[in-house]
Amino acid sequence: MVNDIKETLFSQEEIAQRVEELGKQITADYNHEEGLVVIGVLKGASIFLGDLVRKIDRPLSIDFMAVSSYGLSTESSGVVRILKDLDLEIEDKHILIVEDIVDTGLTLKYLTENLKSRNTKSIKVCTLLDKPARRKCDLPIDYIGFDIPDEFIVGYGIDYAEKYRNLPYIATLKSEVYR
Ligand SMILES: O=P(O)(O)OC[C@H]1O[C@H](OP(=O)(O)OP(=O)(O)O)[C@H](O)[C@@H]1O
Ligand code: HPA
Ligand SMILES: [Mg+2]
Repeated sequence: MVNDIKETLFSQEEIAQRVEELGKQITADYNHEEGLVVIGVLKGASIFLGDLVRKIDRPLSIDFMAVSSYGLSTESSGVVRILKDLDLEIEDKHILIVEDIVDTGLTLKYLTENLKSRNTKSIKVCTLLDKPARRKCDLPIDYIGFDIPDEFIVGYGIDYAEKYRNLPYIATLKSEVYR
């Protein structure tokens, strides 16, 4: 697996430190709020969410949605499909969507619009990685871990063709691996 890696962008330690900072910021911002539901976007966000919620010192519930637009490719299909919907009722709840990466933004745009129609109290977004160079639609992101350059990345939950999610750091892939 490590032979496929071009360069480490963020080490395990750098990720842990940034996740702790994000958790503190979120804890402060949801100071008097009840009914916070943290929604992870499967599968990529699962590892980030697991670390992040343990740094948020507020009562909260966790739920997951699975949507997929990349499949086995490095290019978004542009069509977002719901593969698994929420288990919880989220009417009148404060929602924090947790993403591993915002690239074209198509996944997040679809998700926020879908969740808004369920009469939530508020919706905010936290992503570990933001790749603004590739954005195809305009959307506000409330919490961003790191900005990244326009390269295909893997690790810490993020895959290429379902591989590399278990790398503990975030890295770019050698182009011969996916071209
Ligand atoms: O901003 P976008 O261009 O829409 O890309 C971002 C989305 O793509 C990836 O998910 P993917 O569809 O690969 O599913 P996965 O999390 O199961 O890998 C990633 O986890 C984000 O959810
Ligand atoms: O850079 C990426 N890597 C893996 N999956 C992704 N989904 C959107 N962008 C990426
Ligand atoms: Mg993927």
